[in-house]
Amino acid sequence: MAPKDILCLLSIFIALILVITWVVVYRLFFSPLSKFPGPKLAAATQLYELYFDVVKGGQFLWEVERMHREYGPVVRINPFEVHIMDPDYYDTLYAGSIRRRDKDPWFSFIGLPKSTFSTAPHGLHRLRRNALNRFFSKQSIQDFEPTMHEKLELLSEHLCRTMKRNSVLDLHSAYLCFAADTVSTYSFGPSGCFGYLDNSCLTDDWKKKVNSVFEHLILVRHIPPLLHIGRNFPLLASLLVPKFSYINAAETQIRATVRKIYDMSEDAESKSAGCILPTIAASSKVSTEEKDLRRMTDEATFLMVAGTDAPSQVLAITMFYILRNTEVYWKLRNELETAFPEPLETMSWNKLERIDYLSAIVKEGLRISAVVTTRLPRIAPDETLVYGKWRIPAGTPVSMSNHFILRDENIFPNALEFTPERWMTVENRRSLERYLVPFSKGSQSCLGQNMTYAWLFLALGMSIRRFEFELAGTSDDNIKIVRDCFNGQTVPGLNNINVRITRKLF
Ligand code: HEM
Repeated sequence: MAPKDILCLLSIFIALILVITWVVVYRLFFSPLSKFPGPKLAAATQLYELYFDVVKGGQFLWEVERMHREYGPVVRINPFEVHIMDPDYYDTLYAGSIRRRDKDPWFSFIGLPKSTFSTAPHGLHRLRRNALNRFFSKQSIQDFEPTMHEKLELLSEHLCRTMKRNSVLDLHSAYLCFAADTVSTYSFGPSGCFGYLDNSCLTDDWKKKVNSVFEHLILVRHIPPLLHIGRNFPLLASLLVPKFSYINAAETQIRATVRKIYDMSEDAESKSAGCILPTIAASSKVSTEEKDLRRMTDEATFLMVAGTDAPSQVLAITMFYILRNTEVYWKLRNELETAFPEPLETMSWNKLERIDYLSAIVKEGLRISAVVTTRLPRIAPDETLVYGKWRIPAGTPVSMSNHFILRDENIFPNALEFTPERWMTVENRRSLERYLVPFSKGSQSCLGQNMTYAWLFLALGMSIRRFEFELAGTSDDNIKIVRDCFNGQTVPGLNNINVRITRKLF
């Protein structure tokens, strides 16, 4: 190498060092967040977070918890973001539509930039959310209830067959088959149903696909080009990261289904009335830009992945606690038998909701499972957020974590114990419900709340009223969340809630 070239390289190197030094000095001493408490290394570089998430595998959430123990309720967790650990601040941060809140574009990156979830600017987010809103009202979900009953009947037949074979069943996979068929039918219309329940056996195909998406989400958030490489060179990506083949298969499956909707015949279109994508695609109120195939594919992918994994996990985890706790089990079973003397009768959501003990179990299941572990940063673009003596400058990403609120010992004593009784009195419910935040709150909270509640009532009701189960080699380790991959994950390989079906009650 010529001396001129060496000199040139050296100058670039020195310039780089100077820039990095300046950035670090700025972040530590001159940034508007420089006075906030927290580890200096975390304030200086995002590599701190990357280390805990990527190298140590989804551990940053617990590092944030440790920081709060050391520094108090307000912590600067990275160069740009402040995290607050105080359940009473939740309603201020996750405020309704009057107080403007934007999402943090970096954090909302999940490789689906045009989905409502990933849309950062408040106005565009509102436009996209409005297009989806009507499909998720309680009335719309009730109108869709007959389809959910059809899917549950198919699931019930599978449970019968599993019992006859005396084989072990993973409840998470089973409920995921139900969820995937239900959301795909609601999103794409009957012809777009994924048909997992129509197969002769329940499989873990959808579970492998959604789990792979979540397992790699954190990696993709920190190193976005990986996703582009994976999408453009799927074979290579699958060779390097075998689980990428599942992600690729899921995306291909969804993309092909969305494409079919855009080529739908009029006959198929009329059979899909009321279903999300066909209705939006045919609507004159939605602009051509918003109906764009790419955008709708992102939207559908988010619905199919986020809308199936979390509720199935909650269902399976709640079943685990019911089966492990004889008192809870028999109390629920007696109440169901009283309300529905005939096991095969259709159990309506409306009637199930009126069983107080089941309602308490549903709430406790949502609370204790706390499956969405990701923090959810919000930006108040034109408001200085005030917390105690701290004034957080407008435009700063500020986050809280539902996972910690749902398991806060001061609010829910013995938080890691499954105690439906805590929801049984009106006074308790009144004081606790504001902290039941699995879906987050405010103008960007989960759209699928009614759908989730319907599933929890219907699927738990059907399972317990019609079958007897016993846990098969399933322990606390199979439900213990030890990794934050947006949704919480167990130790790799332990994500099974295995049961045997010992008897049917009809
Ligand atoms: C146990 C079940 C579920 C849990 C715990 C859950 C939780 C969440 C959370 C925490 C968010 C982020 C909210 C925020 O940023 O403030 C979210 C967003 C979302 N969820 Fe769910 N979810 C569940 C089920 C579903 C279902 C069944 C669907 C639909 C089929 C769904 C659709 C959505 C959508 C569309 C968003 C984006 C909302 C927006 O950005 O405006 N979710 N969910």
